[in-house]
Amino acid sequence: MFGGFVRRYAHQSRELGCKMVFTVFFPPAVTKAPVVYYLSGLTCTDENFVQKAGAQRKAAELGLAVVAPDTSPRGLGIEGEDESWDFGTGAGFYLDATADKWRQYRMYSYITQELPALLRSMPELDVDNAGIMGHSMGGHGALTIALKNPTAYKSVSAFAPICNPTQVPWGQKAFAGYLGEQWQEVAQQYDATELARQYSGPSLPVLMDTGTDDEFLKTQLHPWAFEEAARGKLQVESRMNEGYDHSYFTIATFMDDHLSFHAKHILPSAA
Ligand SMILES: N[C@@H](CCC(=O)N[C@@H](CSC=O)C(=O)NCC(=O)O)C(=O)O
Repeated sequence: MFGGFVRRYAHQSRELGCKMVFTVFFPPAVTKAPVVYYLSGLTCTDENFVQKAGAQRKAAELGLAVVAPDTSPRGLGIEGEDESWDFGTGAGFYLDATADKWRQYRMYSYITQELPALLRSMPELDVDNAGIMGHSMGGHGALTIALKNPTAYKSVSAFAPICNPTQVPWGQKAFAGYLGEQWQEVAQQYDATELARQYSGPSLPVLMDTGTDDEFLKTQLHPWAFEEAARGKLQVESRMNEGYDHSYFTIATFMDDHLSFHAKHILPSAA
């Protein structure tokens, strides 16, 4: 696409104990491209982003590689793993589960350790210059992963992120399931608002776009909680976009802005 390549990889994951698929967009004419990770939302595979987000033209122009992993392990044979669209398959929530039944759900370690290690074997990628972005559940993933690893990612952005998951139904269901009965004691480490409240690292740049007509805004997203917690600690630009919803039409609309934002912070010329 646009002179570059969309390549899809499958591998046996050590962290998750199953086959995992991820996609990389390689821009043209760049020998070692900085990497932007894109974490997808509930129900997605690696393919929703590649087919619907419209990122490749701008990524090609800017010389950014974009890596899109899957959202959970698949086919582990755990009882109930395919029963709901917001828990189990397609809903890994970018955490490391501690409940015994779900112990193979280790998307946090997969995204922060196993995947970057694999990407390091690709000489076209500059994994040490990285940004991270995501949508909804993936926006929660991008924010929490960046705040927990502020030296691994130079920039973080999110489309309609779940900002305070311990306080909303999607997050409470996921945390209760994956983290077990005592989840309230440990879930703060996977809550972007709580992490921002406790944050004392470098002042990371953060860009967020959410729509005023997002059907999940009031029930699941709560961007204002994160904005308040991050004030004075992170460089947050959080935009409310009149009339936009939770869909990939919204993501595609603001994707160029997000890629330009990451380019500003991770391209070698930004150093
Ligand atoms: N059950 C519905 C809604 C699922 C949905 O809206 N998924 C979003 C992510 S929501 C938060 O993480 C999504 O990205 N869907 C994929 C897409 O291509 O739009 C349903 O299944 O439609």
